[in-house]
Amino acid sequence: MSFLTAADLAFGYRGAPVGRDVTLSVARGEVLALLGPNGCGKTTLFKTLLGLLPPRGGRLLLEGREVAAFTRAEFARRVAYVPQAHGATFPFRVREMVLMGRASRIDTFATPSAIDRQAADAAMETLGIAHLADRLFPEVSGGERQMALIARALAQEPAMLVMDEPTASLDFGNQARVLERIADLSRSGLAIVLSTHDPGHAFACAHRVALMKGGRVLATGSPQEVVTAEALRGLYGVEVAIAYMQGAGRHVCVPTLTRNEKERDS
Ligand SMILES: Nc1ncnc2c1ncn2[C@@H]1O[C@H](COP(=O)(O)OP(=O)(O)OP(=O)(O)O)[C@@H](O)[C@H]1O
Repeated sequence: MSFLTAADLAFGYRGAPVGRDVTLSVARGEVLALLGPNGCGKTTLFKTLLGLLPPRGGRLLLEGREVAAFTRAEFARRVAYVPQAHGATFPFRVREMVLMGRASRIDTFATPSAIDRQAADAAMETLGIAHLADRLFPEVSGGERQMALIARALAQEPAMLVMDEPTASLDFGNQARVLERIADLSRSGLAIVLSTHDPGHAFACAHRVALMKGGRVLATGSPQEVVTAEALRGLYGVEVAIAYMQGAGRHVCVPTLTRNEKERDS
């Protein structure tokens, strides 16, 4: 049963349409990855899924109800957004940042309760960052910040996460750790929609992939079905090699660089 459904969705900005005819759905326990070149409309689509931009056409349903019919607090108790971790200016402690995820569950003039603090602590524990609680958010590393932003979203106790390039600007180790957490979170029953620029990450954590170009979804299906060399050539204009890697237990995808092709063929 689908948790979020977009049907023939058109989206964009006032006077600047970005995409249309987008039909997508994500169920609880499922990870849907959006793959597409820079500027194809992923972030604009996310803003629309999050109710921050009104749909320009089509339908957008959360638990079978129009997203526009939810109050912001009702929506935030169901769906949490994980932005990219760059740029951190406010000198909050990591614990305070994570506690902000409770905003939709705290009355306007009330202070966080013991339950709110426990939820924030539990979220930091889940993400393995409890030891960072008293550090200043702008002073922890990019990977730690990304984990703190995911913890903030989890403290919200949502049923769904929308994650904008959750592995962008992370080192090799932190990318792997974030991908593992995403897989764990979907196993725990969350619906997850994420965007990524690495097709290999779709094989690593997604159940379904949507290929986007020019504001349209070109194909949707399992990673094995839709992440093909031909499809990636069409999306990005580069040649790639895709192969099952025994030791990793999944497919991997690498661009075949002209220099390597010459060496291979010589
Ligand atoms: N506030 C805005 N007003 C008008 N057009 C915008 C606005 N923000 C983005 N756009 C345009 O919408 C289109 C899609 O941008 P969007 O940021 O959604 O792409 P994206 O797929 O997320 O790109 P990237 O992978 O580079 O993050 C682009 O042509 C962009 O210039």
